[in-house]
Amino acid sequence: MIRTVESEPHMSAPVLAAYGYCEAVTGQQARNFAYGIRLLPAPKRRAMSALYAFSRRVDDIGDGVLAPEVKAKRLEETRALLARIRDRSVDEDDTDPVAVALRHTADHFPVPLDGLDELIDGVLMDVRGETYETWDDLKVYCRCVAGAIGRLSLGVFGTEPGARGAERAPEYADTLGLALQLTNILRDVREDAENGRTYLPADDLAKFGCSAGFDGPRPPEGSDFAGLVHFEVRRARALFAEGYRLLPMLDRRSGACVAAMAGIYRRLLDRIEREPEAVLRGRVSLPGREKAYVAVRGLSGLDARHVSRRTVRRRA
Ligand SMILES: CC(C)=CCC/C(C)=C/CC/C(C)=C/COP(=O)(O)OP(=O)(O)O
Repeated sequence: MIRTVESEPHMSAPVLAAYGYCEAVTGQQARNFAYGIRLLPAPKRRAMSALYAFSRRVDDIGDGVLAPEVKAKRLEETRALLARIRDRSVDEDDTDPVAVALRHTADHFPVPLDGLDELIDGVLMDVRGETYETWDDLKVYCRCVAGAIGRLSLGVFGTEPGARGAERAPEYADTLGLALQLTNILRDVREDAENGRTYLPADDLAKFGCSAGFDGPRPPEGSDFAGLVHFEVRRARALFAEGYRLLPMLDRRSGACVAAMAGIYRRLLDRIEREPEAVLRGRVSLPGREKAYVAVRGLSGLDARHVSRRTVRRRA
């Protein structure tokens, strides 16, 4: 069992204000993940928002307009802040609300803060403009920027007492992160190409005649773009199926949070599968009412039951 400490004996005004800031960042910027985070009880919701706000800051440095060497410097400064949070030299009167909230979260939940170092490592790979030859290479990047977030989130959720196979929970949380990240990469093919980035493995691009890249709303001449997308969708689905083994180990509301996050991304994947070329025209997204519907389904346990029945059948 992974233990979490949910009691909050007394939260001081600065800590409450710091969490308030992180929750506002999450509400405004987490277009998809906020639907899941909202389903959590207040202590876990606040902790997830602290993780989100710190991760958002790291991501924004990577995505911003600064020169690569300036981005690298800012990322190392953020790493130094993380070290201060880890060794508790940030106190609650610090002027940085994200640092105050994250310090409180790390004091109350067993979150592996090294995961945020991994996130910084992953964003540095972006800043260096790394490309990936094979899926194994891309997996290293996905583990840093998303698998690590899954493992950190698990520290907030905890696992249920007596949950079978709970020692593998971090592995499943990591795999779910990979599934979300690969979906994200498919969704953002066009936007990334416009920013000079290619994440899909070079050997997959070559196999489907897409090595020329995606510089417009049409696939490269003579390529099998739909074949490429369907290949990656199958890979993402296998990762979702493996990662969903985490769900029966979580309490109801943590399970609902994960089911909402993953459910929204799985629906994105369904859309992408139905119309692969849509990702070359712009960002595929779900309407707000559909995301809310998926979140409510997660809360009623429908998705979790569906998955655990299938998991049982597969094992039988
Ligand atoms: C166990 C568990 C909770 C696993 C999940 C881990 C997790 C939340 C990984 C996030 C990875 C990801 C696709 C980030 C995209 O953020 P973005 O800001 O680009 O997303 P958006 O554009 O869809 O809003």
